[in-house]
Amino acid sequence: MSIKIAPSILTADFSNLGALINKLESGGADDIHLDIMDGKFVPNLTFGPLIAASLREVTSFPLDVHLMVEAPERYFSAFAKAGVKSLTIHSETCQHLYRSVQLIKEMGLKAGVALNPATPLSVLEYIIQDLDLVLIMTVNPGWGGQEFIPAMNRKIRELREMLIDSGSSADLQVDGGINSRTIKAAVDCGANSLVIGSALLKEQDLTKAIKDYRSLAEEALVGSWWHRAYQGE
Ligand SMILES: O=C(CO)[C@H](O)[C@H](O)COP(=O)(O)O
Repeated sequence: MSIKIAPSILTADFSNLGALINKLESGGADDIHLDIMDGKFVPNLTFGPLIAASLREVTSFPLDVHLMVEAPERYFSAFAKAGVKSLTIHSETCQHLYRSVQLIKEMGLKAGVALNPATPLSVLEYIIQDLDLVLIMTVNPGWGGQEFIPAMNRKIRELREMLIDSGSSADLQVDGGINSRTIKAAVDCGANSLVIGSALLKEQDLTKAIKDYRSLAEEALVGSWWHRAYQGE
């Protein structure tokens, strides 16, 4: 199981997005995390498939889309056409979560499910083996720059136990408030895919910042309780 650094562009200067993406790519990030918000499921409003398609023109970097929208199925095909790698949907927004996951996979994309802080892990019990990624919201979704909710570390640990027990090598992604104070505990508990927004984008030297975050995370991974379960992969 490898560490993945997925910068979120939520707090970026949108007038200069192409240049930022190129810097993140050459700086060694693994994915770009795109936060799609509809002003309904979450109060904030961001952007849609057209921006993803424009970004696809300037980079071949994997685009990791986090849909914080109601009835997300309406947008699957537009994002697939835009050339994104993965779609992560919120369990709270889907009446038929399993069907939505299958639809994403039928389009040839990786499928992820995100859970708000108060949503129990039990919603994943019967679909966990079908997922490529599970995203634990470690803040209330809507804005960048919030504080990590400490109780989420126990949830991360319990989810990693579920993934190991079900033989899944899905990524366990954490999103919200990840910075140099919180990253080690999150990885130690079970996270391997780290969405980092404001803490990363405020840095002048993105290459160094990505390298430093990766080192912190890899150090925590090697010393973690769960690392051994994936050795030999
Ligand atoms: O999904 C999100 C908010 O809903 C963002 O991806 C998340 O908050 C990342 O930003 P930061 O690292 O600044 O917390």
